[in-house]
Amino acid sequence: MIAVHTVEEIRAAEKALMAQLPAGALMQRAVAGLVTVCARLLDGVYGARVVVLAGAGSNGGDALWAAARLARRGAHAQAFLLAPEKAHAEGLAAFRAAGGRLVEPAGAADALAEADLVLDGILGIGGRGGLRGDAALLAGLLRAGRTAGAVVAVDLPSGVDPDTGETPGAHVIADHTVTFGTGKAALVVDPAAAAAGVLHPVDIGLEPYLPEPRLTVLDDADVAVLLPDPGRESDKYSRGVVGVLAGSGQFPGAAVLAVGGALHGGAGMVRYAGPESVATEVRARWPEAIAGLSPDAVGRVQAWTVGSGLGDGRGDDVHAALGAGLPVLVDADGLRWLPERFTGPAVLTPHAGELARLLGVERAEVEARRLHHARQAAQRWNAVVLLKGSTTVVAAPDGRVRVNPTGTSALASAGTGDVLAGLAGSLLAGGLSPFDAGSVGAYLHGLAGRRAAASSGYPSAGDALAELPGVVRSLRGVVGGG
Ligand SMILES: NC(=O)C1=CN([C@@H]2O[C@H](COP(=O)(O)OP(=O)(O)OC[C@H]3O[C@@H](n4cnc5c(N)ncnc54)[C@H](O)[C@@H]3O)[C@@H](O)[C@H]2O)[C@@H](O)CC1
Ligand SMILES: Nc1ncnc2c1ncn2[C@@H]1O[C@H](COP(=O)(O)OP(=O)(O)O)[C@@H](O)[C@H]1O
Ligand SMILES: [K+]
Repeated sequence: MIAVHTVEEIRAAEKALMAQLPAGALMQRAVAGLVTVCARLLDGVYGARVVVLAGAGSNGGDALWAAARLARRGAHAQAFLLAPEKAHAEGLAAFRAAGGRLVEPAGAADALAEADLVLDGILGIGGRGGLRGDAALLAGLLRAGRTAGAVVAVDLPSGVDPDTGETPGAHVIADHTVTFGTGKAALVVDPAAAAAGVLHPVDIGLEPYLPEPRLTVLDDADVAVLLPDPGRESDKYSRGVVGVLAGSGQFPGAAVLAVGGALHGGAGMVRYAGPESVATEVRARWPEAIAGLSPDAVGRVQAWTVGSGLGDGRGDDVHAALGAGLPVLVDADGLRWLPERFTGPAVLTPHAGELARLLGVERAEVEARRLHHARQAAQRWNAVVLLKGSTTVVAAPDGRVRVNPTGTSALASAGTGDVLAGLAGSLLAGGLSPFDAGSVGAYLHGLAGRRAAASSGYPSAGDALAELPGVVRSLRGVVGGG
C-alpha cells in the first residue's frame, strides 16, 4: 500500500522527527536517496552534465546538495537559481565547494540542451499556485523537449498542487520523481500525477510520526486480503446473490457485460432483471444467470447493481431496487434516479461527465479537480463515489479515499464501465463494504484491462471481461474453497 499524506501532516511529522536529529540530518537522508536514484539513471556519474533548477526553499536545497555530491563524483554540475538572494545557503555553499557553477539566465537554455540530467528543485511541498516568471519559462523548455537529459523532480514536479493533484498553472513535467517520507496526492491523482513520471520513494524515517493515511493506493497484497473467500461450508446463497438491473432494448450489450462482470466478482448467484428480449441475450451468453422481468419478480438478492445501459425508462424498477434496503451500486443511467441522500450502503460509479451533471459543473472542472469533486459527491449523497477515468478515485463519505493504481487507457472503450458495475456489485453482494467493493473492483478491472491490452492491443470490453478470471486467480493464488 502506498500511504499518501497532506503537507500539513508531513510538516508536523518532519518537525517531530527533526527534534530527535542533529540539524540538517533529515535533509541529508533525502539527499542520499536522491543521489542514489540520479546515479542509477546516469550512464556513469563521472563527466555527466547535471543541471539544477533551484528555487528558494528546501526543495532547492535538496537539489543543490545532491548536485554537490554528484560533482564530487566527477559530474559537471551547473545550477540556475530562481531566487538567487534566497537560495538555500548550506546547499549553495556545498554546491560551490564541490566545483558547481552558476548559470546566468541567458545561458539556461544551452545548459538544458546539453544536460544528461536535470534536477527540478524549484518547488516542493511548499509550492502553491503554478510556476511564474523564469520558472514557468524553464518548465516550458523542459516540456518542449529542449533537453536530452532525464528530468528528475525532487519530491514532486514543481508547480503541481501537492494535496489535490490539481495543476493550477505552469508546472514541470518530469521523467522521474524522487519523493521523500510518504506519498503526496499530486503523485497519484491526475492531472498532476501525469507529470510525475516514474516514482522513486525514499524512506527518511518519517513513518512513525505520520498519522493513519486518509488517502491510500492499494497493491496486490492488500487486494488479495480483501477478496471474498468462499469458506468450506459456503453455498451459492451465503456467498451472496447479486441482482443486476441493466440493459434495454437499445443497449442489450450492457446487460450482458454487467452480468459477466458480476459472475466473476465472487457472488454465488447473479439474478438479472429486465425485458425478456434482453434476458434472452443474457441467458444465451451466461446460462448460469437467472432472469426475471423486474426487481420484485427476480427473487431475493443481497445487493443490487443498477443502471448500466438502462436508457430512459424503468424509473419504477430503479426505485424498487434502490428502495429495497440493500447495498446498491448505481451506474450510468441509474444516476438519474438518485435519492436525496442514501441511508444504506451505496456505491456510485460516474465518469467525469456524469459526475459533472450530478454536481452541476463542467466536465473539465471535474477532470481538473478529481479528488475534490469525488469527495464532495460522496458527502453530498452519503455514498462511496467511484469516479472513473484516467485516475479512478474512490471516495468515502467519511473523507477516506483510495486511488486506483491499475488503470489503463486501454479500458477507455464502450462497455468496460458495465463490466466494472457488475463486478463491484458482485463484491458488494459478497459482503465487502462499499469502499472495499469499489476499490477492489476498480483494481481488478484495471488489471484485466492491462492483461487484455497485452494480448490484444486494442481490447474490447469483452476482452477485458475475459481476463477477469485470470486476474482473480493470480491474486488469490491457489486457495480454493474450504
Ligand atoms: N523539512 C525538512 O526537513 C525536509 C524537507 N525536504 C524538502 O523540503 C521541501 C519543502 O521545502 P520548503 O518548505 O522550503 O518549501 P519549497 O522548497 O517547496 O519552497 C517554498 C518557497 O517557495 C515559495 N513559493 C511557493 N509557491 C511559489 C510559487 N508558485 N512560485 C514561486 N515561489 C513560490 C514560498 O514562498 C517559499 O519561499 C520538500 O518538498 C523537500 O524537498 C527534504 O529535504 C526532507 C527534509
Ligand atoms: N484515460 C483513461 N485511463 C484509464 N482508464 C480509463 C480512461 N478513460 C476511461 N477509463 C476507464 O474505462 C472505463 C469506462 O467506463 P465508462 O465511461 O462508464 O464506459 P461505458 O459506460 O461505455 O462502459 C472506466 O473504468 C474508466 O475508469
Ligand atoms: K520539485
